[in-house]
Amino acid sequence: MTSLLIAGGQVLRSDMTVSQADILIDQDSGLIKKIGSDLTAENTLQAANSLVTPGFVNGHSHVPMVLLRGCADDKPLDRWLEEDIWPAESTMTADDVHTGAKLGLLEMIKSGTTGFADMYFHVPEIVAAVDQAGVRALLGHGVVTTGKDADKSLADVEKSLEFAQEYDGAADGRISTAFMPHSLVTVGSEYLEEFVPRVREAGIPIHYHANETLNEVTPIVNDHGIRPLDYAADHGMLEPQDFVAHGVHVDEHEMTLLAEAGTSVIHCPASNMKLASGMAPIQRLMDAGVTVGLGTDGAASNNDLSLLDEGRDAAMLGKIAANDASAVPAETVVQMMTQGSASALGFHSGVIEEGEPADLAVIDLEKPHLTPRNDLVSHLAYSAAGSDVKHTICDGQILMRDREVLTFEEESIVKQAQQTASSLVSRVSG
Ligand SMILES: CSC[C@H]1O[C@@H](n2cnc3c(O)ncnc32)[C@H](O)[C@@H]1O
Ligand SMILES: [Zn+2]
Repeated sequence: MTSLLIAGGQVLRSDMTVSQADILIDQDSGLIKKIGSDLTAENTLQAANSLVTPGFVNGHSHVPMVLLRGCADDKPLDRWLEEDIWPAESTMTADDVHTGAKLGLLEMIKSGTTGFADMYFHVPEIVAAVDQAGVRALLGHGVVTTGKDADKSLADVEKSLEFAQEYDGAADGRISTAFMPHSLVTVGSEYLEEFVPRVREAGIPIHYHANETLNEVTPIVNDHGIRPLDYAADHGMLEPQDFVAHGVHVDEHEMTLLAEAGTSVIHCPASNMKLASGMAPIQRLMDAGVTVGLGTDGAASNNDLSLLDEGRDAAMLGKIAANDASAVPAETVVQMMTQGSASALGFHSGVIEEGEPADLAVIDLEKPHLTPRNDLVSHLAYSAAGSDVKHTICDGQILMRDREVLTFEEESIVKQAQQTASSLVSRVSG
C-alpha cells in the first residue's frame, strides 16, 4: 500500500467537532484508512497549525465561464444571457472550453475544492481537464432548444443523453454524469416528454436551473396553470438523484414537493445577488427537509469559484432572507459546502471518516484574520478565504502542496487563458 499521512492538524469530523489527529490515507484505494495519533506512512504532508476539512464540493457551476469573468457585469439574468453571454459562447471553440476549464480547475484546487458539478458544452474537453486535474466531477451537456429548429434541438438533447451514457465512470471513476436540460423554460416540453423516460431507463440523474428568477416562474404558471416544480414532477424530473440549481422563487408547496421527492437544491447566493435574481428561502427549505448544497454558478455571475466566499455569502444572505440572525448558522454553511453538495451530487466525499474518500483541504490557520482560534467552524464560515488553503488532496492524491498545484502548470495555463479570453472578447466585440 502506498500511504500518505496528513500530520498534526486540527481535524473537522462529520459531526462538526474539531480535534487534533493524524489522518492515514491508502493512496491506492484513495480512502482514509485511519484517524488517530502516532501514525506513520511513506509520505507526509504537514498540517500543524492547520485545519483539515473535507474538500469543498461546488454543487453547480459552468467552469469554462472563467474566460468571461468581468465581461458582462451589472445586468439581470435574461439581459446578461441574451446581450452578452450567449453571443460570446456562440463563438467558443472546443479548445477555448478546454483552456477555460483548466483555468477554472486551477482556481478551484487553489481554494480547496475537490469536487464539482458542471453544465456546459464541448464537455469532452472538460473531461480531459478534470482527468488531468485529479478532482472529482459530475458533468453534463447543457441543452437549450428555444430559438433552435427541430433538428438542431433534437441533436442537442441527444448529445446530452449520449454524453451522460458514454462518460459515466471516466477519469478512473472520478467522473459521473447527468442529463442536463438548461431550465424548464429553455427546453421545450416535447423534448422532455420524449427523453426523460429514456434517461430514467438508463438510471441517469437530471440537473437543471429551476425557479431562478420570476421570469422563469411566470410563463409556466401562465401557460400551464401550475408551479414550475409541479411541471418538473409531471415530466418525471423530480427524483431523489436529481438536483436543481437556485430554487430562489419556490413557494411552500414546492418546498414540500422537493422534500417529499428527495430532490436536492444547490444554493448559489453570489450569483443570485449579483444578477438580482432574489433571495432563496434556504433556512425554510432545510426546515422542510430539503437537502441543500452550495454552488458558485459561473464566474461571470459571481465572480470567483471559491466555496469559502460562497459560504460566507450563504450565511449573510440566509439571515437577511429569514430576517433572523440565527438562520443559516456557521455549522449549516460548512455542512452545505461539504456534505450537502456531496450528497446532492451522489459523491461519497464530504466527510472525514475512516473508509471514506480522502478528499481534503488543509487550511493554514497562522493568519491574522484567523486569530484567535476561538471557533474553527466559525472561521470556516465567516473568516477564511480560498487563499488560506495550503494543501488540497483528492482521491488520496496530493493536488496542491504548499500552494503549488502539482497536476497543472499554473503559469502557462494563466498565460494561455489570458490570450484565449482576449481573442474571445475581440471576436465578440468585432
Ligand atoms: C447550455 S450550457 C449552460 C448555460 O447556462 C448558462 N448560465 C450560466 N449561468 C446561468 C444562470 O445563472 N442561469 C441560467 N443560465 C446560466 C451558461 O452561460 C450556458 O449558456
Ligand atoms: Zn447556472
